[in-house]
Amino acid sequence: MDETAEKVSQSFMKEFNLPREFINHEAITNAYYTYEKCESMANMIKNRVNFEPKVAIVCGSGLGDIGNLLENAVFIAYSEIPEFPRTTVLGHKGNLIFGNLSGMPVVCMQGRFHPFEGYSMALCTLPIKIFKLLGCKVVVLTNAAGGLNRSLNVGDIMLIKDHMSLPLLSLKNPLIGVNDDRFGPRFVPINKLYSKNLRDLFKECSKELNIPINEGVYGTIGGPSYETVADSKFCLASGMDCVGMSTSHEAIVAAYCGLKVLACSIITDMAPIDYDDHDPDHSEIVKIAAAKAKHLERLICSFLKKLKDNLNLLD
Ligand SMILES: O=P(O)(O)O[C@H]1O[C@H](CO)[C@@H](O)[C@H]1O
Ligand code: HPA
Repeated sequence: MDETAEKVSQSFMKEFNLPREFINHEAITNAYYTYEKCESMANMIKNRVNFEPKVAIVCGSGLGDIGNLLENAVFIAYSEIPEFPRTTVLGHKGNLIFGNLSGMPVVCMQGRFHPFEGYSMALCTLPIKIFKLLGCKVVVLTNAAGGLNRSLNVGDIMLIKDHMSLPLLSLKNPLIGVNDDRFGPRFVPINKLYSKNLRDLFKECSKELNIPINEGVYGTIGGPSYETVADSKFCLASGMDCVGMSTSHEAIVAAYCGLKVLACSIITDMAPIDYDDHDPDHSEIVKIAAAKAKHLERLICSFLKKLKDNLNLLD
């Protein structure tokens, strides 16, 4: 560790009274953003908006227009919330938007945080804890992803039934650190992470609107570099249908906090499985996500309407 990083770590150790061997990016973030600190951030937001959202929607790259659908919208820029991170990626604006969508009180995160931006997983998922404290029961996660499975095409919508996250498998997990039971339990089962009831509801919407969807496994890599051909082949052979750099850790923190999760990818490019394949390009990915977002928006609106009629699914 370089000298400055060592000094910063030492001062954290002192401030939070952590043992010397406790140096871990996730543990330090979790020690800093205590339940009380998160509560005071949530209270500051509540005082501003005077509105209790039941559903939180996280907008992926190029998908921020979902936030513009909310009725009677109140915007809070991330920069107005003390100690909230800032977005740094093209296609992620940086606003919380509160309002009704299909009659459901919603908070929309117009722009997310990714670990490759330099944020710990714990900081990337801080908003999920805040959503819990604001009263949300469900989180809808959206993302732009590269298709691995060649039965997917650019523009397709993939409902996530499971994930495989390479960072999470290798001890990079937002829940690392001293646990506070007020958020959730120490050990979290995630074998039913993507709610079957919510997926069934979403599939009904797809049938009724005649918007076809696929169902599959979302893979998370660390990024910001995309995949090598060998990486893509490995991911595909391991059972991933598409790949991105977000979502899985957010879903885990949501489950930890007792929130139900629905998650969807828009396939914005095909991950390279051959040396002649097209290079992924983020500005193209953002453009394609935005251009294809209309179907996803219609599905989400219809899903929220159904959810409103099936509030028992929120228990
Ligand atoms: O997952 P979202 O935020 O949609 O963004 C995806 O798009 C970026 C790569 O082009 C990565 O950040 C990847 O995770
Ligand atoms: N790979 C990784 N992340 C991505 C991709 C991709 O092809 N497309 C959108 N996000």
